[in-house]
Amino acid sequence: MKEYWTMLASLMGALAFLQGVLHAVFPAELRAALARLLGRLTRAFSPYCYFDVTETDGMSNNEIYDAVQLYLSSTAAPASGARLSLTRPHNATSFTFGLAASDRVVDAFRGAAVTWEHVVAPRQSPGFSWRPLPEEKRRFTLRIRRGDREKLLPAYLDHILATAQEIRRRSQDRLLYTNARGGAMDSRGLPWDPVPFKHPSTFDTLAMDPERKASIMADLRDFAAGSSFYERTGRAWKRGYLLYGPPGTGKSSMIAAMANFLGYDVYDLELTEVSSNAELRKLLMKTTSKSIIVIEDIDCSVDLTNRAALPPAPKPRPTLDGAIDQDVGTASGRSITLSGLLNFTDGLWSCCGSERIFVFTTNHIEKLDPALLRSGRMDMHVFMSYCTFPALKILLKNYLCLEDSADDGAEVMRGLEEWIEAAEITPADVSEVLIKNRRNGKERAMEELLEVLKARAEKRRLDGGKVAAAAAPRDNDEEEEEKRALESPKEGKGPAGKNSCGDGQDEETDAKKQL
Ligand SMILES: Nc1ncnc2c1ncn2[C@@H]1O[C@H](COP(=O)(O)OP(=O)(O)OP(=O)(O)O)[C@@H](O)[C@H]1O
Ligand SMILES: [Mg+2]
Repeated sequence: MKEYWTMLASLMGALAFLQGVLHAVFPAELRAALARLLGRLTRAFSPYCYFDVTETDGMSNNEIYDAVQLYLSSTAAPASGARLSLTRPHNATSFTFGLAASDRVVDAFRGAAVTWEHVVAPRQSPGFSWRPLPEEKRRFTLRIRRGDREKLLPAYLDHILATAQEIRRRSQDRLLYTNARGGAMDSRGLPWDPVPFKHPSTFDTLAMDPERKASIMADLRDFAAGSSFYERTGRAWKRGYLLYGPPGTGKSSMIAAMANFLGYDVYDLELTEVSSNAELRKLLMKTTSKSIIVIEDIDCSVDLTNRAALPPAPKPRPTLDGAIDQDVGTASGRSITLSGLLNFTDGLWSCCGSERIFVFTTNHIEKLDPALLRSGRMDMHVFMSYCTFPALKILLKNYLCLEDSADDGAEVMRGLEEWIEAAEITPADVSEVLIKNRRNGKERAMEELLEVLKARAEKRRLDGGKVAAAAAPRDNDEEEEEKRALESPKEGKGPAGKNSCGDGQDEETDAKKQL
């Protein structure tokens, strides 16, 4: 075997020498023809096979060339000394590295090594063309062992195309879509308005217990990588999260962190702008996969109460997909109902498109209809709690750059640990105190925070457990009231479906009665 390789090497050397001699003696055309012939001979004896991916495919750009370029820029290891070209595509948030002319990279797939070479040659006699052609011809040449051919092709190319698509998506700006135009479509027939989504919240900056955070991240990771799982089990590739907890505990921040973590776009569905279940379906059908569909303050968004004012409704009947139709009895069905919403998340309509996450948020889980909470509807219920000590440490790190291991203010730190639970303070309030005091030095800011915690805990103690418990929701209600007044100034806009949070308690009772 060794002799074979030595012979092959000598043959190659001789051929190269012959090529040099020919170069000196023969005209260019003849030389080119001979070079092609020699190339063919060399390849016939080679243990490798070669595949060219040219930059253009006839008149149009070759999609595979672009994909290979993107793929190699991020995954394969350039040979030492390789030159990389640096680009930033339009509307992209990050740079990409490309392989410069004549450089090679090595990659591996299913245990087989492959080599890519970027070949750039001057274009000869361009001839006639309808459009200006680049002065150079570029191509990637893939070299794989003959024996690996079956194993690698076409799976390796599929893998490259999929990876490149994912890289392209991740390097683009995230988009936040809103349906603030009501049901009206834009000139392209889309009901959603996109704006660039640049929310800085990430799972690193999110203050919550590390174990719970890790379990949510693992769940999201499994979901994103679960294509074959969902296919095998016959489930729609979607997941529902219900985030609940007092205002200012990080529900919206968690949604932004999820979007940044997965690289998904966000559809912020304003239910108060949707006038019927049919419109809701249209909106759903116009969402893309790899997205998070958010309904904030769900307890304020779906109005079930109007049914109470209507004549006694017939019994709820199961719909095609098993959801209970609670639409019955609403005024001519021209409104958003719980059943419409459940179909949207859970029923047949939820399967339009794939890889989508639904997130509902509420400050009052107890006000939610049990139909929305039953198992299988929302896969994960996440309680966003008042600030705990582990969460506080994350906030101290974010705002004061205070590392976990630091000795700064060890005494104050112990005090914070002691008082944080008793103070029942939200991460938003802690953040406020830290922002206000961030110029006064770490220790001063922590001392100030400790004072606030003690004062709050003391107030709660004086109010007495019962009064404090009663007061807390009222505070929340007031905050919500304010928020709603700001968000939806169009009061009395319509019957069901329009935001009518004003009297949450009564609505809840009415809704439950009706069910
Ligand atoms: N868990 C948290 N981690 C980090 N920052 C937080 C957290 N909770 C709140 N904050 C800070 O408080 C601000 C308000 O938080 P956020 O809007 O996420 O709360 P929310 O739970 O959605 O409140 P609401 O119920 O009123 O919508 C955020 O901009 C963020 O700076
Ligand atoms: Mg919020």
